[in-house]
Amino acid sequence: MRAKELQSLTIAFVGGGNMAEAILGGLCQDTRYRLVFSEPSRDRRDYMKQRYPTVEGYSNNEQVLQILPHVIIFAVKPQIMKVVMLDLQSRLHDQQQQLGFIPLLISIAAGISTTSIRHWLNLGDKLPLIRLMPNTPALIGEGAVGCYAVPHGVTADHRLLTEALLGVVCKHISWIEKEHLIDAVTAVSGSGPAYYFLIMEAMQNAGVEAGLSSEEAKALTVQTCIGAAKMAMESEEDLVTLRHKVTSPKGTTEAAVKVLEIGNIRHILHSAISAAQIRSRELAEEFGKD
Ligand SMILES: NC(=O)C1=CN([C@@H]2O[C@H](COP(=O)(O)OP(=O)(O)OC[C@H]3O[C@@H](n4cnc5c(N)ncnc54)[C@H](OP(=O)(O)O)[C@@H]3O)[C@@H](O)[C@H]2O)C=CC1
Ligand SMILES: O=C(O)[C@@H]1CCC=N1
Repeated sequence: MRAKELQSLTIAFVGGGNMAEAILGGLCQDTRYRLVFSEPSRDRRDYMKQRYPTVEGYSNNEQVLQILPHVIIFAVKPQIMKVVMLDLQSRLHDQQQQLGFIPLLISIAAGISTTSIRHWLNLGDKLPLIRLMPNTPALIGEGAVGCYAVPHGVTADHRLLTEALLGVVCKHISWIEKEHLIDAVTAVSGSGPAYYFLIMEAMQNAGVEAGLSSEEAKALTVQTCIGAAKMAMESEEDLVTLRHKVTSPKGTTEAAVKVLEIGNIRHILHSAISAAQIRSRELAEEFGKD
């Protein structure tokens, strides 16, 4: 997609919560886009407008659709996706009839399938619909995202536009060919930042118990996490080799890793990721029904 074509695009967010903020906050570094969002909570709208002054906030979803955005990103909880879709259906239908096009629709709701969304919107077989699973590091341009494009409705230009937008906020973009694998993306990278925050919190606390100040323990923990992640990213060696290079025979790391292995950290992480994947499927069952 050429820079000129991106120049005057309007990107709308339905819902202005945490994940919308992560993407909006990242995207507003790029001045080519007009960014708008709808959000029922006045406090939240005020916060967003104060924090990101170039972004326009509206109190209801209809107002945002009246602007005729080129892209609509649905960033509401899975629990209310159905009601939001049904509310907007007739306006999108009118727009399709009068203007001959539907904006590119992007859902980031965990669990909710494109089949459910297509069913609720009832706008024909060729709906330009993409399902994304991003993560909150998008706010600082360090996101990872999995994408699934509905066959037939999504053109090569839609994909390029999506990549151009995501390229501003994400360092890694995966196109997933089988939609059910978005549940796996959700479990690994969508929820993943929380796992690392938890591990870092525990390491910081352990550092404090070992005698470090809270600030020292946090700084050492976080920089170690960044350093290890960068090595994992940039090194030609695999993760096992990198671990072995820290682990001197009969040394301190060996003692620590032994405790982690006895505590079955691999099994714990496997179970955690399975639980997230199962919950993603349950959300589809609970909130994706007709
Ligand atoms: N947080 C994350 O890390 C990720 C989240 N997601 C997905 O993103 C979506 C949003 O999650 P998240 O940002 O965490 O949730 P939030 O609750 O922070 O954001 C949702 C926002 O939508 C608002 N809202 C409620 N009803 C409506 C409505 N009818 N129209 C428009 N906006 C409405 C909510 O307002 P109020 O609070 O007043 O109800 C809230 O501010 C979810 O579907 C989630 O699965 C995907 C990837 C990662
Ligand atoms: O916890 C959740 O359900 C959302 C989806 C991935 C991250 N947060």
